[in-house]
Amino acid sequence: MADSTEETKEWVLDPETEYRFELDPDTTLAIKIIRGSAEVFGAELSEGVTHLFGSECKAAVYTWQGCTLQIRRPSTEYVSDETPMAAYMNLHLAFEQMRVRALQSTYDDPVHADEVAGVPDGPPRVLVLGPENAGKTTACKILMNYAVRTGQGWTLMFVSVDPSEGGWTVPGTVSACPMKMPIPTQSPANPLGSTVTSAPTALSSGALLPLVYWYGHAEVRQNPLLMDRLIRNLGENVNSRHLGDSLGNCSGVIIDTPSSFATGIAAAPSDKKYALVKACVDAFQTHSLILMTVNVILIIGHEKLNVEMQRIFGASMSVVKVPKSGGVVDLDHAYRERVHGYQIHHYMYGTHFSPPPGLVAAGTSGDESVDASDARLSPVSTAVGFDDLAIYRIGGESIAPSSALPIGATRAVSELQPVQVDPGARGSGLLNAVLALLAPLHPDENERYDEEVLDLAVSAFLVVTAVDMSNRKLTILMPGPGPVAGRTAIVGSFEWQDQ
Ligand SMILES: Nc1ncnc2c1ncn2[C@@H]1O[C@H](COP(=O)(O)OP(=O)(O)OP(=O)(O)O)[C@@H](O)[C@H]1O
Repeated sequence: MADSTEETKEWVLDPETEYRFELDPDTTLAIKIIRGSAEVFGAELSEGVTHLFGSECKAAVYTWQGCTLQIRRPSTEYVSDETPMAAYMNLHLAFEQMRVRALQSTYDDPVHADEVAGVPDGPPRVLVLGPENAGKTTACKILMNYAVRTGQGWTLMFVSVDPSEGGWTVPGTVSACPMKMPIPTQSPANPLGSTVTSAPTALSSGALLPLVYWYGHAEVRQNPLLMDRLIRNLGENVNSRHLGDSLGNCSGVIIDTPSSFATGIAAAPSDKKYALVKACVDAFQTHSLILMTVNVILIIGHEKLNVEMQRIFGASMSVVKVPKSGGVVDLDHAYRERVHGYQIHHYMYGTHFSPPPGLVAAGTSGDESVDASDARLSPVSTAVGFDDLAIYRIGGESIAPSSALPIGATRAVSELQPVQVDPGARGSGLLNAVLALLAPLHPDENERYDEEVLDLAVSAFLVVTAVDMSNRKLTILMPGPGPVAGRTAIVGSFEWQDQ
């Protein structure tokens, strides 16, 4: 039910309903809860605070008990009482039982059999699978947010192996981040929250510290072997962190995947079709009592995939299907490209939304509290010599996977081979390219190996804004000042122009 004045509109939401909205480019939506309580994908909205949403955000404000929302400048909007939130709440309660039980067994507290009936062993390590636009990332966020809102002090590991998603930094990455606080949703530019990588230290005390690897492409099919290797690297890091952190280990892991994991790797032999699902299952382990892998596969709205996963993994873990929400928006290619641009812009410049007319900007308001997460950053443009930075491209120019080559044909360069790029060569492809600046190579030269760059985490992302052939210099834009000379970077297929 809506009640509108010229600038604002009020929606009275019944219990267990959600207000869904979609924003057009360059519009900002302001939402204030004036009665009751509500949440966006599991993250609670504070009462009396005006929350801003921008960058073509598409989301829903859900209420368990009913609420009244005041909205300014709505775009596409409607209310629905058909949501899968009850199913998510049930899942959350089952995962909470697993966490508590895992923590009890860490302290050798005997567990009664009736408390554990029907719930898998060990902390929840949940792999979320589904087709394109199923609501996988949203489901991960909801489950993550409910867990950290319990007040039990859980620190969940959120793993994103969806390279088109952007995670905490830029698209083309796979990453993992321990989460203690709910993930807000305001803009697709920072779908999983903002990190310290792009923020000045003063702003970043409570910020997230993800471990990031650079895959370099939006599509998994562009280099499945590299994806497999990065998943294993992430898994090793997460597992070793959990070895020394029993609360983190008991809190569990949630893994968001791209839709291609569910459809299987095209052109792969049938026994390798779900190789990347298997890689995730094996990579994220726990050492609570015995070594255990992923123990729950959550399928969003895909009957056939559910049956296939039951057949392959059903004997060793729980395979659970939940319905797809009717609110999930089908995102087209053009929208996804624009979001990639927003994400890189956000990484460099932070986020700022202009409030809708009638609402004063954050920090300047007299009596109104506006939560816009208004963090403006100032990236640094600097020039580096062609020889100062060693730039590699993984698998060389041609990135067609071996499985896609004609029978009998072999690749000149393997998919995992780092090939050095000469910035002075014509068609180097570096202008406007996004580069991942890697952590330093092993200090002991004897410990180095050919493919070491594949196993190094990312320190920062750079964009090449100019190539000066005559002076043999690259102009690069980076989030903050820092030494680049003598470092190693990897280029993928992402380009970005500062506008
Ligand atoms: N209940 C809802 N109401 C409105 N919008 C929603 C709802 N649930 C999800 N969305 C939006 O739908 C879009 C797609 O959802 P999401 O990113 O979770 O899907 P996905 O399966 O992870 O997508 P992908 O295929 O890219 O991996 C997102 O913009 C998300 O914010």
